[in-house]
Amino acid sequence: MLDGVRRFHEQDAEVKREFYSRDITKRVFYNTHFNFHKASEVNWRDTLSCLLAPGPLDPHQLPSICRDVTIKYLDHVKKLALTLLELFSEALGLERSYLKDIDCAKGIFMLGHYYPPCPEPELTWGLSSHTDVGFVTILLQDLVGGLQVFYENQWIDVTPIPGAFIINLGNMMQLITNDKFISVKHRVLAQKVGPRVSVSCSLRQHVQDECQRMYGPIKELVTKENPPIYKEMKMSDLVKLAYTKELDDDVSLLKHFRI
Ligand SMILES: O=C(O)CCC(=O)C(=O)O
Ligand SMILES: [Fe+2]
Repeated sequence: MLDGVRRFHEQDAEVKREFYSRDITKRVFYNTHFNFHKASEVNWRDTLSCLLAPGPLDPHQLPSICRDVTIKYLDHVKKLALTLLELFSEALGLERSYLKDIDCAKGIFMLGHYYPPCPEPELTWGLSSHTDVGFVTILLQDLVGGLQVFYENQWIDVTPIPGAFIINLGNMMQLITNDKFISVKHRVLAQKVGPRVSVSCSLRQHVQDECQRMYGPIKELVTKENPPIYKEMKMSDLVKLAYTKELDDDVSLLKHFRI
């Protein structure tokens, strides 16, 4: 999959042009730094964005150079996603199928990132500090490194391990668990070495009309002592917000949904 993403980005600009767009209602689009016009520093990165689920996904919308591998990869990601949701449901003391049954794996949004070598890495980021929007992100990185997570008040390098996935919890998971699970802040350094390639698959619904389900803190997880701290909302509201705000250190967009 990493090779497929690399092949896409290393094509001539002329070939990639047909996918270039900043229209987030498209299922497949490619651009540089998604919130380019809002950001104070432009991230050193190009990204191919693909809404893979809910379907129907017309494979012909995917770039031909990474079409077959994306379809195969999606199959594996779906299986892993369901296993993870079962484990998280159990960890929360819920029925195994709880998170699947509330459609946490219904949406899969894939980002194929390409971070070229940066001549002046101290001036910007590969990807600014942020928390992910969805429920869970299944992230695959190559062996270059540069990803960091914020843990116990410091930035920690996530050293690449061949064949390993990084699983991040996102804002939606934090919202439905009423802060029992917290979404993790992370970033990618701009570096002189590269290119670096990564593929993140977020379990997240997007802005399409079919994604209108309301989410709030799970009833089984709230009590008198632990009352809901978030309002019911549609995930598309959060996604739209993520595309209009600048990523910054005060990252969680969840503050907009607090009661
Ligand atoms: O490139 C990476 O390792 C991180 C990507 C990421 O954080 C994201 O897609 O949300
Ligand atoms: Fe992320």
